[in-house]
Amino acid sequence: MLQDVEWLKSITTLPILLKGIVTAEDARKAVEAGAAGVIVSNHGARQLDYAPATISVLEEVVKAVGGAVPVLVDGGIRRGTDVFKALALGARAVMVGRPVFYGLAARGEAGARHVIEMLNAELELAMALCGCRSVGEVTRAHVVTEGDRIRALL
Ligand SMILES: Cc1cc2nc3c(=O)[nH]c(=O)nc-3n(C[C@H](O)[C@H](O)[C@H](O)COP(=O)(O)O)c2cc1C
Repeated sequence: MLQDVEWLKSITTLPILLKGIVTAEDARKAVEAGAAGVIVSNHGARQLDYAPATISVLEEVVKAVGGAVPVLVDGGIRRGTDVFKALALGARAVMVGRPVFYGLAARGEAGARHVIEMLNAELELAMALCGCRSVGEVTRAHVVTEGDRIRALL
């Protein structure tokens, strides 16, 4: 990993974020290798059966990174409450794959935009219902977990 990141950094000034991180060990290696951020992802769970759901490993990665670089997450983000949960567990941001493609297929550019607007509106509603005035006010105290399941938003 170290050599790959070094090589990438030698050919671009763009920030290098490592995608596909689902363990604390890989998260620490990514930071040591000089990644500008890590993306918790199982690539949409399209490759490997039984790959962990990204929401269930997000907190472990966030803890391992310890604030050194931003942690992003994707996979299964389908509604605003999914975004809220990810933020509460320490993600700086979420990324979205298939929902935008579905919007694109249904109504072109307007459809893709509509999907993002829906996610934003749903996130704002979830934040309001949890008493959060800004994304910065969404904290770990707003989710209850049970094992690797999110049990409630508070
Ligand atoms: C058709 C398709 C092709 C993809 N190809 C790649 C790929 O080549 N490399 C990669 O890292 N992720 C790939 N992904 C995964 C996405 O980058 C992203 O991680 C995933 O779609 C996020 O999950 P979501 O679709 O549930 O939002 C692909 C996803 C889809 C649906």
